[in-house]
Amino acid sequence: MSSVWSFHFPNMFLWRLGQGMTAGRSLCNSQRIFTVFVQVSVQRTYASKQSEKKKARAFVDWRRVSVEGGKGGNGCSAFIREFGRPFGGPGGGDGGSGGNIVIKANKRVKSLAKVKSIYKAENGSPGRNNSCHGKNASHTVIPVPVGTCIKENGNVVIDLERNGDAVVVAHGGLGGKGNQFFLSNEDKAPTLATAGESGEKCVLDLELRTIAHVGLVGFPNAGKSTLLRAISRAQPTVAAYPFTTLKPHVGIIQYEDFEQVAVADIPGLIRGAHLNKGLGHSFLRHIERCCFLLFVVDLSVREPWTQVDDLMYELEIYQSGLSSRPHAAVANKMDLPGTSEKLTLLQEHVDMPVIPISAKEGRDVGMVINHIRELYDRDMAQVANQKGETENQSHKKTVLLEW
Ligand SMILES: Nc1nc2c(ncn2[C@@H]2O[C@H](COP(=O)(O)OP(=O)(O)OP(=O)(O)O)[C@@H](O)[C@H]2O)c(=O)[nH]1
Repeated sequence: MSSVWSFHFPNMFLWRLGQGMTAGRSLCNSQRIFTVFVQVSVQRTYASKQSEKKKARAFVDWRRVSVEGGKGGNGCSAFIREFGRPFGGPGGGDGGSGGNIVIKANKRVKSLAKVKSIYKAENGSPGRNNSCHGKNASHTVIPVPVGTCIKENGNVVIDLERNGDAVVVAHGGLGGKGNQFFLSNEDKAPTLATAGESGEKCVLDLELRTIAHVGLVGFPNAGKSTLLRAISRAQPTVAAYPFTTLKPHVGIIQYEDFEQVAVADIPGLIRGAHLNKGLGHSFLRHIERCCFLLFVVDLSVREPWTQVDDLMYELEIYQSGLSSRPHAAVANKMDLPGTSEKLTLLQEHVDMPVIPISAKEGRDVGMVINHIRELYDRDMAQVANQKGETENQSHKKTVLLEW
């Protein structure tokens, strides 16, 4: 009911206002123009708020899907009856196979928002007379972001780590046999034809292991969204109240060599997040899925270095080793008075590179972009080394590229 109200309220209100005003014949032209102006501007504000809400809802990093392969087509029971062949024997064709359900990593896909909750592949076509076999159904491909982990009953089935990795999660059923198949010396005119098999069925959890290369981590109001806006074309909402960001926003930095690095603005952390306070575990779950972290520190508070200590503590308690992911601190709000002294103290206190910036004014954000690239290149080199080692150890291929 409330959603109906909220949807109709501006229109109804303005319509009534207009009615009331037009009812009085004394309404002059300028008043009418004013009414129309107010009506249009209120509707625009309302529409933009709705689209912002939609944008905020767009990022999805977990989905439960039910998948079912297509059923095989039934075999056909028929006899060949042609001119000159009045008893041509059995001629019922086999049914076609049902389609498979394939999950494929695609680097253009950034979230699981468009993954539906139920997938059913196409059924195979039934066999026909004159020995015509039914057509095999085409496969259903579900595109997911690179880094999607597929789980069944809590157990990891596979990790789609590279662009183009694909796996068949539900095979389609085989087509039934036509009566032609059962022709033998004992039975010259079989009437038996079998039905197509049902496709495989299962329920899977899709989880994004990596939502971005870099995660912007910080307390509410530290300026994470402002920083993301300054370094990418993402448009997260910026406001002077805590918890403006409730879901991660991912922005892409494109470098001159066309390399793209994804940066996630993660909702603000508060003390006690590991006890599920504030946005708690959902927040920490997102951090877990970033390759490296940038701690955004608000220099306008009294002792900004305590923010870094608290962040590190919360991460380590939630998952040991999380705080030792490659990281750096971004000291934000350098445009405010008295921040230079705090910056010096922060640099003395923390044991990591500190990049002083003003995200609001766009001052020195280039340094952040360069630092992100450094971390990214280092990480890529490490991943390449690890891949080489594991490929030497085993040649087992878990990802099915043919289906
Ligand atoms: N003076 C100054 N203000 C800033 C700067 N960066 C951000 N702000 C302000 O700080 C407030 C909070 O900024 P956000 O970017 O929404 O902060 P956030 O960390 O994303 O906040 P949450 O969404 O609550 O996690 C806004 O009023 C910004 O205008 C800066 O460099 N200088």
